[in-house]
Amino acid sequence: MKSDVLAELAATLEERKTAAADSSYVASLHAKGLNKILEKVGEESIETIIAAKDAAISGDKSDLIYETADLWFHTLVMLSHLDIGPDAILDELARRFNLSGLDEKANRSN
Ligand SMILES: N=c1c2ncn([C@@H]3O[C@H](COP(=O)(O)OP(=O)(O)OP(=O)(O)O)[C@@H](O)[C@H]3O)c2ncn1[C@@H]1O[C@H](COP(=O)(O)O)[C@@H](O)[C@H]1O
Repeated sequence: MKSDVLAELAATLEERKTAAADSSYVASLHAKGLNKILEKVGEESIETIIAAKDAAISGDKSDLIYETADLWFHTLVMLSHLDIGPDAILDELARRFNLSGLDEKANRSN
């Protein structure tokens, strides 16, 4: 299941927090600290925006998918650096979805 990828990636990111900085890309980001990780999130955000503009013009979505994966990955590293796992974000999205689901049900019954 695709949600397993997220759980397994999150577990790997946790392991990298205590790994040697020269042994992996993620370990090197943790060693450089939060500012470096935030710099990468910023870079990947801009690259994603440019890719979305290009996709809208060309119709080719492959770069946008690639850049969005880079952005999601670096936000997961950011969260992991601050001891937050992806479940916290999924729980918040579920909470909002359930709230909007209740709104929709209420609208349908009116
Ligand atoms: N999903 C990813 C992933 N996505 C992107 N990247 C890296 O993110 C970087 C983004 O590209 P850039 O060109 O911006 O980066 P760069 O020029 O290498 O980096 P800077 O010098 O600019 O910081 C590249 O080095 C990619 O290899 C990733 N690196 C690792 N993972 C996952 O994280 C796990 C742990 O990785 P390691 O820590 O490398 O073992 C791996 O098993 C993968 O599943």
